[in-house]
Amino acid sequence: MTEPAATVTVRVPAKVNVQLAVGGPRPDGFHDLANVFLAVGLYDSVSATPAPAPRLTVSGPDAALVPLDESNLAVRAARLLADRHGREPDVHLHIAKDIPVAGGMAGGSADAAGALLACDRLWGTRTPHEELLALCAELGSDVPFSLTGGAALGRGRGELLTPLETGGEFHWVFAVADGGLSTPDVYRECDRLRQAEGRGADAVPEPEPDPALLTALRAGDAAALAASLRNDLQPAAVSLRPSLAETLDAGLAAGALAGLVSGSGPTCAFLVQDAASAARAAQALLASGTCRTARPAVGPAAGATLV
Ligand SMILES: C[C@](O)(CO)[C@H](O)COP(=O)(O)OP(=O)(O)OC[C@H]1O[C@@H](n2ccc(N)nc2=O)[C@H](O)[C@@H]1O
Ligand SMILES: Nc1ncnc2c1ncn2[C@@H]1O[C@H](COP(=O)(O)OP(=O)(O)OP(=O)(O)O)[C@@H](O)[C@H]1O
Repeated sequence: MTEPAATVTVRVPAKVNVQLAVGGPRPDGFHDLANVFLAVGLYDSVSATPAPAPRLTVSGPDAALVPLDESNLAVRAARLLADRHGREPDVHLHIAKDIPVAGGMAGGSADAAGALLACDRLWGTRTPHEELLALCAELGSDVPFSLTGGAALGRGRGELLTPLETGGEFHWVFAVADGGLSTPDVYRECDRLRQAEGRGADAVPEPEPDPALLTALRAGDAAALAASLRNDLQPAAVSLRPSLAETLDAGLAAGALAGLVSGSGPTCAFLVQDAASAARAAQALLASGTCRTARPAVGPAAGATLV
């Protein structure tokens, strides 16, 4: 097999969960989900260049928050692919980071999907798409969606994807918080709050996708989507970070159709009518002092793409 010597770069989007229905805890520690993912146009880029030994570098305003050791999901992805093909992970990975770190927007998952695709192309290993998806699922529940992008329903722990049709573009503003939230902590807090309300694991219904939400996505109807946005992890994220309630209020006061915590948070996502409303809402959110930055973005966005 011949290997191209040049750098391969892959661009990968962030996600927002327009519906995140969470079941009770499973024996393996995960939760069954009805997880409606929408990829949005905030991107990380992962570049892979041949190197004598594995190496990782990260650039971008929040680069200091990203681990450079073996725990980095992009490094783990390159190792997994190399192992699968019986070769050394002799690659220099560079992540140009623009997705908020530990923000509930699947930034690490994006880097894992990007590293898999970039290394597969660099090494000429030509892994079939289904096998790449299986490797993604080994790396994390959100990683398969980072590869495919668009819009999809995730069942199981979120890794079993069915693509969804969308009838148009949706405009969002993302209010990025100072500091992150740990995903396992947020799931644990969700279980704790449910227990405290007398809703133990047995009383939690099977998570199911909301037909009204799927219809709104298919129609490209922002007002209808706004009416059906739902995140079962939101009370847990707000319990761990009470200031998010103020951010959510500020987004509504800024004219958003609706707002919710993105995934495990702490980023808050606001659905707006159009690009002009997004620009206005972003300015108002920033002026409110309830977030660190406010970023407009459009979804659906393409999944991991060679550039
Ligand atoms: C909150 C979401 O971002 C919504 O898309 C995801 O469910 C989280 O996906 P992720 O970050 O890829 O999570 P993973 O790396 O697979 O799992 C991290 C931890 O989150 C919790 N976890 C994750 C997914 C899931 N369906 N149930 C869980 O309880 C578990 O404690 C797990 O050990
Ligand atoms: N490539 C990476 N980029 C960012 N964080 C990483 C990466 N690899 C590992 N991590 C670790 O993972 C933690 C979660 O980061 P990430 O940005 O993926 O969170 P997230 O967006 O909340 O994830 P999700 O939405 O999938 O639950 C970070 O605190 C960091 O320690």
